[in-house]
Amino acid sequence: MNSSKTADAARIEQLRRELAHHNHRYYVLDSPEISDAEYDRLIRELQELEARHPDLITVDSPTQRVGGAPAEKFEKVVHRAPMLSLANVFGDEELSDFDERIRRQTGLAQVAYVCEPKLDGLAITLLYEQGRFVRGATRGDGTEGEDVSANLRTIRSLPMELLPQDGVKVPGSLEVRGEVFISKKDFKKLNDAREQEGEPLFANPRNAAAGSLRQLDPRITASRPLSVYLYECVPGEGMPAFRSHAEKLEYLKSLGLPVNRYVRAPGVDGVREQYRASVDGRHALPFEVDGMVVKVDEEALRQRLGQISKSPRWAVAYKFPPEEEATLVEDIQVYVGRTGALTPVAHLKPVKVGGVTVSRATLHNEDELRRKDVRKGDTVFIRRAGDVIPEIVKVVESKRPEGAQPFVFPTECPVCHAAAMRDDEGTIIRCTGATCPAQLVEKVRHFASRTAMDVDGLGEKLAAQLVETGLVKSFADLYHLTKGRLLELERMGEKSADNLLSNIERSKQTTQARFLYALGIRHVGEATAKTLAETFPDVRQLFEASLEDITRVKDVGPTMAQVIYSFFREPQNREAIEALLAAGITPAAPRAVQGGVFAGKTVVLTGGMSGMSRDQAKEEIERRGGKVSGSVSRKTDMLVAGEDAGSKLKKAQELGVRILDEQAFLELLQSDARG
Ligand SMILES: NC(=O)c1ccc[n+]([C@@H]2O[C@H](COP(=O)([O-])OP(=O)(O)OC[C@H]3O[C@@H](n4cnc5c(N)ncnc54)[C@H](O)[C@@H]3O)[C@@H](O)[C@H]2O)c1
Ligand SMILES: [Zn+2]
Repeated sequence: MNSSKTADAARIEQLRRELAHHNHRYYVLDSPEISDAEYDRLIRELQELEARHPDLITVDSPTQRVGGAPAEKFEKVVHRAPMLSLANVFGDEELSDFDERIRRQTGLAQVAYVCEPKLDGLAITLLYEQGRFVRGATRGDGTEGEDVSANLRTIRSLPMELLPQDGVKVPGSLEVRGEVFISKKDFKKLNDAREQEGEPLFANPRNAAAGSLRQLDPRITASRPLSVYLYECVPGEGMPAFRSHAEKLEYLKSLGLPVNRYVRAPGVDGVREQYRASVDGRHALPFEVDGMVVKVDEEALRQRLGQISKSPRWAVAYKFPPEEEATLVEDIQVYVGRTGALTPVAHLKPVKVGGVTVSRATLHNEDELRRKDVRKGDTVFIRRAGDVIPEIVKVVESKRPEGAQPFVFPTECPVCHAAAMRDDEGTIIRCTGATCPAQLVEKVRHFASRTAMDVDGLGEKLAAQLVETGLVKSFADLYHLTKGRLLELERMGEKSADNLLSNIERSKQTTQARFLYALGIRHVGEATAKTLAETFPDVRQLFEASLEDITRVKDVGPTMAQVIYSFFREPQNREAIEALLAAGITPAAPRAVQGGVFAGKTVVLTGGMSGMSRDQAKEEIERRGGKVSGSVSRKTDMLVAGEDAGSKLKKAQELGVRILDEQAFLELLQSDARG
């Protein structure tokens, strides 16, 4: 042997060893370590080497043998006719080669084909005697399979008794072949349940279907929602002779057997068209499809074409672009989102999946991370279906490096180091820092919003500008802005700068409720801020309050109390509050509302007022014991009508409701000055 042949021989040996290992993991254990695409690449490489050195081909090479040996745990079944695999084609050119070879061998100018979805499940064969199901088996090594009759009986869509249409005769003996599979929805359900139970996940629907059917206990199989489609039958007693594959499929249907949708193509061009349509439609199908099977339609042609060691010459599997790959987790990092949610993200060794290179995959939250138990150094299956963001399907545990430790989720924010706390919905962990840079834009926007500090003109865009330019690093920085600095901002004119500064100045006069709400404490909405303000009229009281004190506040549950308590324990939050007070914010404590001028009255506001906003007016009324309602009815006691009042004014006049203009309203407020 020359040296290149020696090298090839060594590589062939190595590939065979590796492929034998992967066949075992896949066919026997239903738990692969590499993706199908990777497996196909290895097989390809071996095929090419063997083509170069035909004398090195052996009968037991993985290129020559079907599947894996039947597992010892099952009874064996010898198939009446061998169950073969399919040769693969990748791409248009290889499809043309396939078609050309057939035309050459048959001398035909055009060959008619049938196209069927290539279901990603496992092949089975079923025997019906006198119309009754008697036995079923897996493909095994193609000659001998595993008897899984008891498990097949649990599949609801599989008839235990053939149900022939009118006029169709039940054959004395029928052996049919098809695919057992699990729908995408059921696969997800099954894996979710396994995740909850801490059981190992299935890498994909094919492994789930195979793992479910190849159970020793049929009760387990019964709990797994398997389905079946049939696509082939073996000649037998009392069976008609078929002229075409399509005719055969129609016959199986007429016996009441489930048959998948198929399409006839008069020539290879039709196959191409159908392939494009199938690729486009694959995500809309309820089951996983990994390609399209192309079969010569005419039975007589099939007989002539025959088979090679492992697959028929009259059919191929035209594979779809793979959507699953295995790769390495190089690192796991935690990112902080705009709302403070801590999200673990796996950094991956870049890998091409579904047409794009993927180098990151989100692990969503701590629970998901823990359930999947992804660790640095792990090999994982990545899936990217269509436009869906890539996801980590499962870890290949057998490839975990020794000593790989479970990821420890941080207890503090990786950006600002404030304590990180679990949300009450239970899955999300958030940073509790009030001025966390990662969340600052959102925090500032909220702080300035109408129902919080009410800084007119400070919306999301400006908040982002202020934070990004470094002008605002904390809430208090807002109160130290100068006109000069503001004018440096893009699109900021004299007039808007003046307005903004005066609006910021005005916001210093606020209420304790608005102030607490503005701090952006998780779960503390306007209503809670109000009740909190009533119990703790001075914000510093909250620094001292115990968890019990806070829990006693009306409508504050234990989880919320915990959030509030931790918020005021966090040093950076106390500092932020002190800085605001030092900047001149004076939150007014709520006063008792008994006996106010609006006590027990329902007031409706309409039209615009020049001296105050609708929210301020509402607050003033409530502070004086009144209730503000949105529409005028017989229950309305007063209508405050500003400029341009419309239909509400008219209705109030009709109903004889007392009407106040802005002047009269302000006088009434002054007669009862409650802060
Ligand atoms: N990841 C791994 O470690 C690993 C290991 C072994 C095999 N594999 C995968 O399995 C493939 C080889 O398996 P295979 O020999 O079963 O071949 P195959 O899955 O590529 O094609 C043959 C099979 O297709 C199925 N099929 C689905 N729909 C069909 C239809 N309408 N008509 C006919 N058959 C249909 C049948 O089960 C048939 O046996 C590899 O290409 C690889 O993708 C992966
Ligand atoms: Zn933070």
